[in-house]
Amino acid sequence: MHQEKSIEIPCAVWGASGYSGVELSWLLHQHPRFKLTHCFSSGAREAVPLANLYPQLQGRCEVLLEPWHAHLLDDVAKQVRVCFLALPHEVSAQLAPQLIARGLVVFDLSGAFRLTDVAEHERAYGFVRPPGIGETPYALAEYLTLSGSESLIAVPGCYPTAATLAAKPVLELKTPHSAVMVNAVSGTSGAGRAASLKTSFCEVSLQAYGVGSHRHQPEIAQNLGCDVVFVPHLGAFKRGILATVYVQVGTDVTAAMVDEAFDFAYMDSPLVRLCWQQTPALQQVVGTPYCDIGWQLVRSANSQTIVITAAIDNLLKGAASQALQVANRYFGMPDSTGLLNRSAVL
Ligand SMILES: NC(=O)C1=CN([C@@H]2O[C@H](COP(=O)(O)OP(=O)(O)OC[C@H]3O[C@@H](n4cnc5c(N)ncnc54)[C@H](OP(=O)(O)O)[C@@H]3O)[C@@H](O)[C@H]2O)C=CC1
Ligand SMILES: CC(=O)N[C@@H](CCC(=O)OP(=O)(O)O)C(=O)O
Repeated sequence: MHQEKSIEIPCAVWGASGYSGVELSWLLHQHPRFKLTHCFSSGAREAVPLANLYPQLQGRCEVLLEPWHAHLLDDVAKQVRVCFLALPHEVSAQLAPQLIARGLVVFDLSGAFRLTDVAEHERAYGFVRPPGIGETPYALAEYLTLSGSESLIAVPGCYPTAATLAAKPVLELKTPHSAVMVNAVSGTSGAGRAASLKTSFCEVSLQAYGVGSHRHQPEIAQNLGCDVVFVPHLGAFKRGILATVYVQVGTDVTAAMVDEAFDFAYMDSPLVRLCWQQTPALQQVVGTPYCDIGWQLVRSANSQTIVITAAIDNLLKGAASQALQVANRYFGMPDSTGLLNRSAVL
């Protein structure tokens, strides 16, 4: 683990004009150790202050948004140590190897490197990853061990973060269980900033989508190591994900065993808050780096179902703050460094 206590760590964000990229840029701008030296948009834009796109940052963040062009690579590589990629999956897949080849550390917020099975990745994302990258650590912070020598780290998807944090403690009971059922509702920022009819305000209601085909199903199944049924929903609100997870277990499982499993799983996790038998609401996590989790053991005639609800901010714990939480740990800082008492952009 890196222990350079007081030295600034120069870093850059690609995709900084997008929703997760701007949240990350704002967090890094205020961070005590990371120094944000570059923020990139696509090459299709002119250079402008980031606050031109997000006036909320006016007078608070004087960072310049620069159009990204491949010819900048060698220059930027000399100026930064850490790269955060908040880019479309395929763009990340192309750029990450070039940054690694120049000795930089890359935290990738896209899905380009999350799935270990190559065929599964191609099925889910529809493109072939560049060769030679090897296995990439999957940075669900609460279940991650880092050596500090990694050069590429895959930050989990937003739905998989909520679903996995909710389900994993139950599976640790090591008791026979059903497939894990996940229903999750996301706000529209989950779909990114680009205009699209399906996320336009008057079009969005509350609707399931991607049933049986969403790319986060194999990611959740990879994390849990069991059968998973995943049904995402799009809701008419800006940000947040509420995941409800159902796991059927035998009648021998007691409420105390379930309580203990959650307590044990997260007692040393500062950014997971246990709500016990309360159900968390989105408003308690939106704008924060927390995952809040509540659960109930629901009895029926011949079986029991553990029903868990987990709430996160999709742009923070589901993307930007999780990336920074892991980067903090990579450089030997406490997980929550620069993450608490910060306002969100959107
Ligand atoms: N939104 C969310 O809740 C979450 C998103 N993610 C992942 O993070 C990544 C970014 O998502 P999100 O913030 O929603 O996306 P947005 O659509 O809001 O932003 C995309 C960003 O990528 C830039 N970009 C697009 N194409 C290129 C290119 N060819 N070269 C350089 N830059 C490019 C865009 O620049 P420009 O503005 O100039 O077009 C923009 O800054 C995605 O991989 C997404 O899957 C992960 C977890 C949650
Ligand atoms: C509401 C909405 O459209 N959500 C996106 C998922 C969010 C996201 O960006 O996906 P990653 O976490 O894999 O990066 C979707 O369903 O495709």
